[in-house]
Amino acid sequence: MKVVKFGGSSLANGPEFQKVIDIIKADPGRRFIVTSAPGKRHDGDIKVTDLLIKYANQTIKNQDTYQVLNEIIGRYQAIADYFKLPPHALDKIKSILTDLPSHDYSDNAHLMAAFKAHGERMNARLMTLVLNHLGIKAKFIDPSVSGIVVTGKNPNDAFVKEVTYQNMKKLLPLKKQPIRLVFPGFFGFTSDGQIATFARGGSDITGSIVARGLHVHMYENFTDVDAIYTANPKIINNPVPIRKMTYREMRELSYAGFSVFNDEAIIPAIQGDVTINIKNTNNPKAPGTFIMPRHNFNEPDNLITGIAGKKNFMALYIHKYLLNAQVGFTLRLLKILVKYNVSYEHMPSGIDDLTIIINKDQLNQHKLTAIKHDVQEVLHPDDVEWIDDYAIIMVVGEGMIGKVGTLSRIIEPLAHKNIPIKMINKGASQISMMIGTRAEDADEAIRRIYNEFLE
Ligand SMILES: Nc1ncnc2c1ncn2[C@@H]1O[C@H](COP(=O)(O)OP(=O)(O)O)[C@@H](O)[C@H]1O
Ligand SMILES: N[C@@H](CC(=O)OP(=O)(O)O)C(=O)O
Repeated sequence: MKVVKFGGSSLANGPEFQKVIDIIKADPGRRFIVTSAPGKRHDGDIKVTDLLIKYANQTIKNQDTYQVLNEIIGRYQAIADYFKLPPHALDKIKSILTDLPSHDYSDNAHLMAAFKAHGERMNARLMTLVLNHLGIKAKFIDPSVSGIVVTGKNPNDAFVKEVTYQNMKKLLPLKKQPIRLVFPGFFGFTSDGQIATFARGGSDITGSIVARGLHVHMYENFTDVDAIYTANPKIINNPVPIRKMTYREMRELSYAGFSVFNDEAIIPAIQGDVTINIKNTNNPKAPGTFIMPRHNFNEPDNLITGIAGKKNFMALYIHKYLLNAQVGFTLRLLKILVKYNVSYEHMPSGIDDLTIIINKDQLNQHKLTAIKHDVQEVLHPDDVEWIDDYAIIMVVGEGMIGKVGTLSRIIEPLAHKNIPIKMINKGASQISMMIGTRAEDADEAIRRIYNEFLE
């Protein structure tokens, strides 16, 4: 048996839905289906999730929502029309979407989460309707039924709670019935019954949760590329595909920019010993990429498995003589970050210098000024400044373990191209090296490193 998750690109319109249904039909083992919201039909199109965000914002501001609501309903209607569903088949989906503003929400963040979640929630309903219409027995399973419980502190960036896997046991008897179960991705319910979503791209996480919860060991994740490539295909032309990789390789690469699979989605898969197979909806016969535990892995194919880069970082640089000799310096710095609810990604330090690297999504002008001010007040540095131009490049490979000379092979091509390196972090993980560059240099740095190892 398999869990199959289809991304928004695979569910964007009727013809895409048809490919998905052919894939489901082709294998009776594809019993547990996880849907994203309809994604972009072409470059420049808008994902349903983004339309729902607009719908939520207009609701919050008491603006007219007529147009955006019609656009959202239109996306589902076009798919229903493609499959010639009966005239009133979409009535329930339409009324749920129309009624969203009339519910009570504890605050605007919860309203936003609830609106966003309905992209996948309605698409799973629609998928169930279409499957049944085509004679394939299917049942919609809402997270309120499967028991997906998530944290509620930030309802738009939730994490799954362990109790979910106890709750899901009640679905196990359904494994014996000849019926497909359709789960909406991307959200769950907090313990006080409110909707909370995972971070953007989080439908992948639901696929892993369902696989672990139902004790299914194969999770096929269908997207719009034949495989995970050794580098982002938008940066490298025709990159080499990755045939297999370990969980920890994938986690490091997805964290650093391989958006094809969500980095948090690896965790339930590890816990449930689930092999993930990334496949292409447009070419389902291609073997795709297998992501698996190390004990199933044998030898890596290459020294380097992949090169990823992410540009949205800022760094707080602090210089103070004898910084290394001060007891509690870092503790006091981290307390300042806690005060502003900011987490950090990396903290390379020297004897008099420390750089703390932070994901920009967490910062705004107020926090930038306030954090710098507090650092001056509390730590009395000789120098403190924000560096707003920071990319992180991650070179990852199980094959690097125990090999000498890899770092110089990474750095030399950058030196040849005059790309300054702001930071190197090697050693924290045996299977990766992290290079900090200016954001504008990141793509070129990836190309140079790719040419050195994989061309
Ligand atoms: N190393 C990589 N290999 C494959 N695809 C990648 C890689 N890095 C980034 N991508 C991008 O990820 C996209 C697929 O992810 P995503 O848009 O989340 O798909 P879906 O809508 O199917 O969930 C691809 O179209 C590709 O542009
Ligand atoms: N629909 C959500 C969640 C998601 O995972 O979507 P996709 O599978 O299209 O990346 C988003 O756009 O963020």
